[in-house]
Amino acid sequence: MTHTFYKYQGTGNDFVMIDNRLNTFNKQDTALINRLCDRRFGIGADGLILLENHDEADFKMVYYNADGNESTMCGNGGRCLSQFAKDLNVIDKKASFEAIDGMHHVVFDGDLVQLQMQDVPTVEDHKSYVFLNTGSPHHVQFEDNIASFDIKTIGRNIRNGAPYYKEGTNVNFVKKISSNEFQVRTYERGVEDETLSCGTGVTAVAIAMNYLGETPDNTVHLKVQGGELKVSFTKTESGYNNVWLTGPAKQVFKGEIAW
Ligand SMILES: N[C@@H](CCC[C@H](N)C(=O)O)C(=O)O
Repeated sequence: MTHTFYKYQGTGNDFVMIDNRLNTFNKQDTALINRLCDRRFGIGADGLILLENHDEADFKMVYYNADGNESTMCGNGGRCLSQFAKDLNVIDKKASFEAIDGMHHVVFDGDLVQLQMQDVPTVEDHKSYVFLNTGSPHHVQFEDNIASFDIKTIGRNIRNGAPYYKEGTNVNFVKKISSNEFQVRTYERGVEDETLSCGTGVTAVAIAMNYLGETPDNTVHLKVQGGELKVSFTKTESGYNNVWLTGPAKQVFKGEIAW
């Protein structure tokens, strides 16, 4: 049997996209998803995303990490899937979809895809790091030597160590560039390596930097290995609301998978 697949990337965070509106994809086949994401034996991607029908929203997002396991929210994946839905004429200039963390709104602005993220009611300040959940769990800490430190080793140790252990966390390293610009590198659980960008990660960094008083602004610019993203939010007594992640999302190619 063959299946059409598409490849998308958002600031270098890349995904295999499959239109599963006819429910033809075997979601239990973890080994297949892992193989499709493999950069030598498969298509190669940080994750695989299914576009599915939804009773009330425009579509549903089902996200798998490159290890083949379904995981929590992927911000860049949500932006790429929205672009995919637009390219398939499932949606037009704006839409809503359901992901594992709830409903999301998306708005297209030229080449940019703006995705509304979940509200963030709590930010944990552990002094040497900050932990928060932006749809996925994120550890945020400063790293002065951001260009050349060993992110794979240090990120993996934090991801697997206390207090995260088996469930793990994504780990973001941050360097301040100016009062509203930060450089970010992210080690992602489920990929078990650095990715070129992480949408829920930069959202976590933007909110953490505001929470720590590192930026007074409610629009923050994030430089990642694969480009630039923008995060805006409203700070209220109940936390961070009206959180939007903005950046490019592009189709790279289309092909046929034989399985
Ligand atoms: N790349 C993603 C995050 C994907 C989920 C993460 N690997 C996890 O399992 O928590 C993003 O853009 O947010």
